[in-house]
Amino acid sequence: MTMLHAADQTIELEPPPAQLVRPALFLDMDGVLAPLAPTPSQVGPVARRTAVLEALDQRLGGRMAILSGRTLEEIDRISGGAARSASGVHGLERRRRDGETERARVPESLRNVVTAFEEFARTRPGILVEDKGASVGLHYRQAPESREEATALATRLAGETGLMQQPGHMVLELKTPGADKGTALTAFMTEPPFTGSVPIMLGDDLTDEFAFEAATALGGFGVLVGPARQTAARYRLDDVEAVLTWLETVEETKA
Ligand SMILES: O=P(O)(O)OC[C@H]1O[C@H](O[C@H]2O[C@H](CO)[C@@H](O)[C@H](O)[C@H]2O)[C@H](O)[C@@H](O)[C@@H]1O
Repeated sequence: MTMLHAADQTIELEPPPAQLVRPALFLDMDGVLAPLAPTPSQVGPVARRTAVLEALDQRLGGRMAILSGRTLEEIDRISGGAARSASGVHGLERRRRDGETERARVPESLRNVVTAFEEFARTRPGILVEDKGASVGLHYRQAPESREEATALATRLAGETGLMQQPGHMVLELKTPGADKGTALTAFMTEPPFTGSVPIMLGDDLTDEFAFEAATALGGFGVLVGPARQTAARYRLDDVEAVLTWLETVEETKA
């Protein structure tokens, strides 16, 4: 059991139960289904992960979606195409189970930010720019000494453009405003086969807090993956290994 001491309260986060009533599973990718790697492209498909996702999708009658900061193309690449329902770029892209896909309209200022990030990266070895169409990430995992400068640049550009800042694990992102993982989860829950189910969101990052809140508001709950911290999640799992083991148990457990 983890005990997190906040200012005037003690938060205890147990592992989630595996016996669930009509669950709908919403799953984050990096840090939850896949361990963090030095660069985004170093994360690839893994047979165990694809197998459990395919089995769960069938077991839950399609009530499973991946909600990621990555693009839909990246979600498909890493999951081996196991998630028919998916949302990419922090809620800005959403694909329903029947394949119909919605994408946010992207402000032109985002192209200027891509150019400014690329200019910044040109003289700083290790800095990576990830252009995701509706959002752009400035990764400093390979150049942590550039973190302050990168933060100053992202903050200035956010102010100038009205784009939203989405901080993550050693990445700064500027994204199109108007959607997040919470709005994506809520939209899925209004459609078959999700309607009438209990949403459960597994996530590790700040972007996942929106979906923890949305799942809770709809009668479900969030599961924080990783070290305990202040969170809207109700339960916690240690790491990707614990997540895969829990998902396999849920898949094998007859409701
Ligand atoms: O919402 P997620 O599925 O967790 O995606 C969040 C971001 O994940 C990726 O970046 C992170 O993972 C990389 C690979 O492990 C790591 O190198 C990087 O430092 C992390 O920030 C992805 O590249 C981003 O687009 C996602 O927003």
